[in-house]
Amino acid sequence: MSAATITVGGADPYDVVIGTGVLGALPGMVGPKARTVAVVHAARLTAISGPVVHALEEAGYAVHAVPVPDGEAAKDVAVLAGLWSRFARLGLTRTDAVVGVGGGAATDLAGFAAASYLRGIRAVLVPTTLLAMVDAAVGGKTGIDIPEGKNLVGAFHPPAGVVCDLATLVTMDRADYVSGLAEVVKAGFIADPRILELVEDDPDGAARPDGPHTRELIERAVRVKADVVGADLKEAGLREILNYGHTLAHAIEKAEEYRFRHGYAVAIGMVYAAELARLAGRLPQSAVDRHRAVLASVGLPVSYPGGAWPELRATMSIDKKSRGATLRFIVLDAVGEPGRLEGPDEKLLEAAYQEVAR
Ligand SMILES: NC(=O)c1ccc[n+]([C@@H]2O[C@H](COP(=O)([O-])OP(=O)(O)OC[C@H]3O[C@@H](n4cnc5c(N)ncnc54)[C@H](O)[C@@H]3O)[C@@H](O)[C@H]2O)c1
Ligand SMILES: O=C(O)C(=O)C[C@@H](O)[C@H](O)[C@H](O)COP(=O)(O)O
Ligand SMILES: [Zn+2]
Repeated sequence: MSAATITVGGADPYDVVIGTGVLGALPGMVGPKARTVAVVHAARLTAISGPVVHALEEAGYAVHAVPVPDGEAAKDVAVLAGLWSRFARLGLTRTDAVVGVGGGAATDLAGFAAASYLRGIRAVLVPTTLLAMVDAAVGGKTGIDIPEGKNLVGAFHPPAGVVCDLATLVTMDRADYVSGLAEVVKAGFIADPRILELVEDDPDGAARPDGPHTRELIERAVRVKADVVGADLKEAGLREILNYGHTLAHAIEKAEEYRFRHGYAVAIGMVYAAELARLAGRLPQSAVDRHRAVLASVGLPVSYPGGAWPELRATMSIDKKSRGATLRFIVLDAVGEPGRLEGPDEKLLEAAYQEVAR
């Protein structure tokens, strides 16, 4: 099947290329001015980063593989500082490029290293997980975690291009793949209900990279993200809808010291947001039930320990959507109709949590 190209609009449009055997798109994205390329990749993914390095060397660049720790451990200030020093020693200049290869953690880190080094050099991303293809690598949010909270330090730095080689997905652990489905389902709830139907029709197929609708699910989710970030890169308004479920999710990730899969936390967070909307009189019970059913059908969690509430509530205060003391949530008024819930009563917040507590 031929590759699909989805263009992300905005001040500096770029392409997301989706297909198999699509690494040939990389040199065009790195561009003719670059001489040296740093390929920042999750250390365990040499079977994927190797061909990326090779494709760039064949195109005539001086290419350096730069391994970083696996998974969320990469999104750390010490790892970031190591990259800055490495880039300096490699002699990267403003015309050179960083290519980030891996899951969302690796692409968030590589993107932020590119955003901050020399105040910003070109980043090209090669996402290798479902989550990174449909969400993390698209849209220019880059960053790292700090002990006080998830993604609290970062920058908006859109990539010059994104290459999604679907063949890379086959080696993923099932749990990591299912984690990515949470963001796919999120795109369904906020903007494209057809995604929900595809998952509901065949949950087992949706939970496998070789499922019958994998490519359609990925393309639909990327389109949702591309449409939103193309219109609102810096989250002045519309982009906030992509944060559906994330207010509680990021608090859970911090409570778990970043050892809990992001998509798992987002799944619980979306059920919480749906319960909030129901209790606020904005969403019918049937839509809340649909959240639980579709998420659970692919193996995503929909509850979290009840005793965690005080800690989670405290962490939610520094969510990036907060304004002063006012908590702000993305909620749904119907499937495909996201809205805002501002400054909900404390009793409502806790009552909604009781609905997800176990
Ligand atoms: N920037 C954004 O807009 C954005 C959006 C959503 C999520 N994120 C971030 O993305 C991160 C989660 O990303 P993730 O779910 O990809 O997790 P991850 O990056 O931690 O990867 C999960 C695991 O899969 C491994 N892996 C990656 N590709 C593989 C492959 N092809 N085969 C086998 N194993 C592979 C990784 O090495 C890791 O062990 C979180 O930090 C989250 O905050 C960012
Ligand atoms: O792209 C966005 O905007 C999102 O909110 C997508 C989220 O899935 C993603 O997890 C993002 O990193 C969260 O951003 P944050 O600003 O809440 O840290
Ligand atoms: Zn997310």
